[in-house]
Amino acid sequence: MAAFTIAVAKGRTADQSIHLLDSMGITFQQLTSSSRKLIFYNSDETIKLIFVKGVDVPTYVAKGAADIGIVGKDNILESQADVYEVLDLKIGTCKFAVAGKPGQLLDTIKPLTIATKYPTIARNYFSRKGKSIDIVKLNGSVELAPLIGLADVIVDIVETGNTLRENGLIILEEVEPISTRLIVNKASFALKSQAIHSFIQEVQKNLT
Ligand SMILES: Nc1ncnc2c1ncn2[C@@H]1O[C@H](COP(=O)(O)OP(=O)(O)OP(=O)(O)O)[C@@H](O)[C@H]1O
Ligand SMILES: O=P(O)(O)OC[C@H]1O[C@H](OP(=O)(O)OP(=O)(O)O)[C@H](O)[C@@H]1O
Repeated sequence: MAAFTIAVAKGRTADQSIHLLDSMGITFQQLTSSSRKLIFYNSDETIKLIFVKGVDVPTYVAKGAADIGIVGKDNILESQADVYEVLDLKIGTCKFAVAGKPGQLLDTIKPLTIATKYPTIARNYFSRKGKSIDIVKLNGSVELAPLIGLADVIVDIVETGNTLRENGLIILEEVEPISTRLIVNKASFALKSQAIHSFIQEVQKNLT
């Protein structure tokens, strides 16, 4: 039986996550970022890897279906999962921002309508500022919303800034920096302490 299970987010950070494990000498046969297979074992079968959507990684870890997760801070914050966040892997770096049309004022509109894929993060940010908001939950192409009057502003991930630029939008406020993190199930952290701590130490050694 594997000593522990690790859930790795599919999507744009998968290659870098797999590369990090590779650099630690942990390889999984047939695992590539485009794999359709979902469960993998390393060569001595001490580690089981499951390959899941980023948005689901915190759920697998919080519920103990996986002991460790490799996933974006955006998904951790949005899920509000009760897990330990132990390392910043410094990959998938981007940020959350409030964005909108140039000159858009945030303080004059009440309530401010916000389009986002991340309703919890948006709600928490504006509630810390004591601002009343309405959320329009979207699943993609969020930048369209202020352009066609569906929302006043968006709360979304900005990486290169190209999507904002190409749609004539600008950052109005920065919310917080985002990157890929290592998370651990709370019970596993105690019960599988030795295996998990030595894995964390190995990851730490291989961070660039
Ligand atoms: N430009 C970016 N847009 C979105 N996420 C980014 C970006 N740059 C880095 N990231 C990080 O990459 C992670 C995975 O992004 P990706 O878009 O593949 O996942 P996703 O949001 O689950 O995609 P989808 O919902 O389209 O399947 C995000 O959780 C985030 O932490
Ligand atoms: O600053 P940039 O480098 O342009 O990256 C930011 C964009 O990338 C993400 O969208 P994604 O590509 O996941 O597509 P989506 O609209 O389907 O969510 C994010 O939601 C922004 O739209």
